[in-house]
Amino acid sequence: MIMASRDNEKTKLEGVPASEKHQTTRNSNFLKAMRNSLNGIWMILVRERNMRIHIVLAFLILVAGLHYGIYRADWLWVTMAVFIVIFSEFLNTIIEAVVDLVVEKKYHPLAKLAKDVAAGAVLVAVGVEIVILLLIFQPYVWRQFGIVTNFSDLLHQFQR
Ligand SMILES: Nc1ncnc2c1ncn2[C@@H]1O[C@H](COP(=O)(O)OP(=O)(O)OP(=O)(O)O)[C@@H](O)[C@H]1O
Repeated sequence: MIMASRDNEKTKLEGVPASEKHQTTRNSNFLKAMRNSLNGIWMILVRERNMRIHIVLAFLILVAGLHYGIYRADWLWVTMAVFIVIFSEFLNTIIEAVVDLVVEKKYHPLAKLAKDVAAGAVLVAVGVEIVILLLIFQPYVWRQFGIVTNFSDLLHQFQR
């Protein structure tokens, strides 16, 4: 029983340096605040497989952007697309942690609501990311095959 609860605690605190486990007071200085913030980023990378997948995808998108030499305005959209997914994954992890803290691993319909809605938010963000990436990259990809397209012109033709 004691072993099980220790295992549980280990899973919850995976990625947290031992020295930081007991601080419950405010950060005494900027450096400490910065270290705890970086620790938050490190923990989400260690604990959340989905976050690691998003980071790998972001790297591939960066490589694709450099390969196609996309314009500066396009980089802004691509950056926002990647950012909303990573940010939603941060929120999802926060909500999961707070819910687990409150319900202590017991089933509760509101815990299910909170976790499912948080996961749904990540899904919506990924959907938006895919739409933005398709809109941004499609002219560059077509151009590689010698086809020059203007997506806006195409849309206007359909509207006429
Ligand atoms: N305490 C709970 N009460 C009710 N349902 C729960 C509870 N904990 C988890 N669930 C259900 O199980 C699902 C998975 O929960 P879990 O905490 O394992 O998320 P996860 O698989 O780690 O999510 P992600 O893949 O986003 O990291 C939730 O979406 C929810 O439907």
